[in-house]
Amino acid sequence: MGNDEKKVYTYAEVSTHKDDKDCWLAIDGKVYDVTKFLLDHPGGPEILLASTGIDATSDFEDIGHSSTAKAMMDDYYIGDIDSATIVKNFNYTEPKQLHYNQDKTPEFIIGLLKFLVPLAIMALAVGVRKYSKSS
Ligand code: HEM
Repeated sequence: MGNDEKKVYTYAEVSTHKDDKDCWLAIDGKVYDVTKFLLDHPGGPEILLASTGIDATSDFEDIGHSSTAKAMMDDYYIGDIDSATIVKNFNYTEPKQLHYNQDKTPEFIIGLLKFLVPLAIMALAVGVRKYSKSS
């Protein structure tokens, strides 16, 4: 891609390019079209796809990519992100999924027991008192 084609994209637009036929990454305020690089990526295509739709800066840096890797990025650089629109990946989706799967039943049973156990103990105490008085 020629230098004159560099653009400024909104973060929202970058995050819509997220499949194996159209894959953009947002790293350090820059936009990379890695569609043609997916199968050549030493870390595999899936991990690149998993870093789309979010700000991939920390994903990229956590791996500790070599200077060779960083130099390769120039080949895929297509523009910059409008910095006002960047959303850091604080809303990572994994924890949300845990909530979805959470079964509400144990909580309900514990709540019921908290109410019933003292009642049972009281009933027992009253019963024992009555029994010991009458005997
Ligand atoms: C334009 C962006 C990227 C380029 C050019 C790139 C390039 C490379 C290269 C050349 C390597 C080989 C090791 C090295 O030289 O450091 C590598 C490995 C790897 N990359 Fe990327 N990468 C990019 C983005 C990403 C992203 C966003 C992730 C997300 C986590 C990622 C995850 C990995 C992983 C897991 C490895 C394998 C490390 C290993 O098995 O030793 N890469 N990448």
